Amino acid sequence: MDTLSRLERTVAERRAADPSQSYVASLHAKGLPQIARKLGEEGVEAAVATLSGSHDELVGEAADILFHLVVALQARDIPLAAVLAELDRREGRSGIDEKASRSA
Ligand SMILES: N=c1c2ncn([C@@H]3O[C@H](COP(=O)(O)OP(=O)(O)OP(=O)(O)O)[C@@H](O)[C@H]3O)c2ncn1[C@@H]1O[C@H](COP(=O)(O)O)[C@@H](O)[C@H]1O
Repeated sequence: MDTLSRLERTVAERRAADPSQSYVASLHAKGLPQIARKLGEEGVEAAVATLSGSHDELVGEAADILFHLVVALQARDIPLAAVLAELDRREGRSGIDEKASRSA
């Protein structure tokens, strides 16, 4: 099993844990707005690290955003496999063509 799939499974298991013992459970207890807010914050932090962070800072921020994205997808009952299938669907297509097909 790959890293993201293991993370998805762990996050699903921790969802029902005691919020005082689990960051995943504490996010779910706060609800979708907080999950979305954290995802947005991590996105901004990753963007800042892309511009001016060290290699290690960007690696850390990238891990944070992937983790919070997995939490957000699960909160919306979307399996990671659905996102990977969408990426598979786009594979081999030009990004410019892909953008045109989505805006048509
Ligand atoms: N990958 C992660 C992971 N990445 C980041 N974080 C947490 O994300 C939080 C957000 O970081 P911030 O810098 O925004 O910190 P903060 O200001 O304390 O957070 P907020 O109060 O604003 O929510 C920190 O508490 C980090 O510990 C993570 N927490 C959990 N995981 C994974 O989820 C699993 C289950 O974790 P628990 O639910 O805590 O058991 C773990 O074993 C890990 O595999």
